[in-house]
Amino acid sequence: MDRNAFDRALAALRASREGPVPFDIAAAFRSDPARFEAFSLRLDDLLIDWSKTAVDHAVMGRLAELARAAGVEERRAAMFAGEAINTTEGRAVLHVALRAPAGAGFHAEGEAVMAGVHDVLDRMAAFCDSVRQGTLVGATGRPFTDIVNIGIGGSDLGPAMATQALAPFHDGPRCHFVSNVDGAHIADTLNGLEPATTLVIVASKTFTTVETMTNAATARTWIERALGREAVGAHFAAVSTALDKVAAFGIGGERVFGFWDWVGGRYSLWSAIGLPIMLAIGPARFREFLAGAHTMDEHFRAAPLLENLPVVLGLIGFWHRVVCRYPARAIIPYDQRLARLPAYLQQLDMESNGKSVLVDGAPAATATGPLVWGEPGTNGQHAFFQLLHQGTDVIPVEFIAAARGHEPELETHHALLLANCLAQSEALMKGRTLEEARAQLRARDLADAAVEALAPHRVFAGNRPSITILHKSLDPYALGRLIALYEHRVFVEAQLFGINAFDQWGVELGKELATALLPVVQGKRGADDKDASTAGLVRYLRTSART
Ligand SMILES: O=P(O)(O)OC[C@H]1O[C@](O)(CO)[C@@H](O)[C@@H]1O
Repeated sequence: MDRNAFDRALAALRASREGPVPFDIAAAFRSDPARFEAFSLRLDDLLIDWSKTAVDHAVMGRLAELARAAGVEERRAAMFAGEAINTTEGRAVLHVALRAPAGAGFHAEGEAVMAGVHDVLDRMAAFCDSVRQGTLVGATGRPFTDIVNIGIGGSDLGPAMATQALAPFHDGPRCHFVSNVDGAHIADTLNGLEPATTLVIVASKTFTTVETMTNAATARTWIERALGREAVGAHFAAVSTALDKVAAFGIGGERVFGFWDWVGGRYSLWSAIGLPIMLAIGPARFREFLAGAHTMDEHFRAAPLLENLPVVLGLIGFWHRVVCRYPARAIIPYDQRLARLPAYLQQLDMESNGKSVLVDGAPAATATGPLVWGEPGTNGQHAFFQLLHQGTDVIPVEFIAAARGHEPELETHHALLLANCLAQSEALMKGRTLEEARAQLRARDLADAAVEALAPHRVFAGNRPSITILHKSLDPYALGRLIALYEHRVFVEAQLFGINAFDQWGVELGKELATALLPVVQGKRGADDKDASTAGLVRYLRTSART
């Protein structure tokens, strides 16, 4: 990081933003007929349009200067070179190797990784083929009809999101996902299933996560009770980096799939953590998913800064968060099958960039990662879009949609979906003035007093930024490419903030306190050493649980 150059570029950006005349996005379109072409990029059928944000050529140029000063290119090279860029954990960050062809020469801290990556992929494929073809069966000889993936965070969100996204490609067993330690989750999931035809995957990078271990033990008891203790081995598989702990749990050999400490949990769906995805769509389609991500990796690695999709997305993210000071961003897929994408991106983005210290431990110099949230459109329109259009905070929106749906017989649905998607970004930008609101009301023959009373409620400030991401169709390749786009965007923003995107110390304190609180909640220990609120809450819970 060249701090002086960075600070100069940031000061220039802030000055341009705080100038006497606020940037008017709609006016920018009127004065520049080529604005869409200038502020959109394509990679094959993937299109990113950020022309409806408050940037011009000068801002983009300064953002590129900022990226250079922050060392984005050097840091990107270091990641691809397998250097230990996750400094607080002393690890390389090499999820890009997981989707690279066997001949790619990736090394993690000098050690060649591709043979291991493809060995696991091949073993996963053989395992999935035998489950899908019914040659690998349960203890009673019946084929598996249902898979229950037990994991949480990165060991759940990615596979759950991708499996749902790729529903039109499912031709394997049904996949279910249990993450929450709340017994309701596993109880409701196992309720509809038959132990004899269920395969349980325990997915945990560390194989110590209390939620996952608790749910795994409950699933084991469920199998044992129905089929006997000796049946357990036939109904479990595991995915982890901690192979010794997997063995201690009692899952062995052919059914254990490893990965490596250079794969972060939230970057792990490309590894064996993707086993449920592969079971659902088959090995060939899973490889298409990897190929889509690899295409984005190659683009990210080579394209110049302002022609580079993840870089541009990261620069606009930084512009919105640090220069415009917007606290959040909304991710709105106009694609019901991407319903879990916002939740997935919450972990990817907020666990990566929700930090307050720089790589060297000094306090963060700027705001860091925004609040990330969202729901599919059009549902969101009938829930929280009110706030996006008329609330007092500006929240940039990222719209995602496919030109084609998977239901050709339901074309009208898809046309309506797309019309709504485009209408929302148009409305956010254009808004409605007081005069326009009055004119609309007058056209309804309302009395002047009523017009004046109602018009202010119908004003939309407009000039609210959005980005639109389009692709041809949501297939495995396109999904892989889309996720990799967001992964690298998070990387770019982290370099601009100056933080380490690959650790997650912020989740530790709560875990430690929960461990200490368990015996208190169970009544095995008193709450005397707790603050009055915690002690009072424990008292209430213990009393109410008994009466
Ligand atoms: O795969 P594991 O080790 O069970 O961890 C699950 C999740 O827990 C976290 O460590 C956060 O608590 C995530 O980073 C991770 O994805």
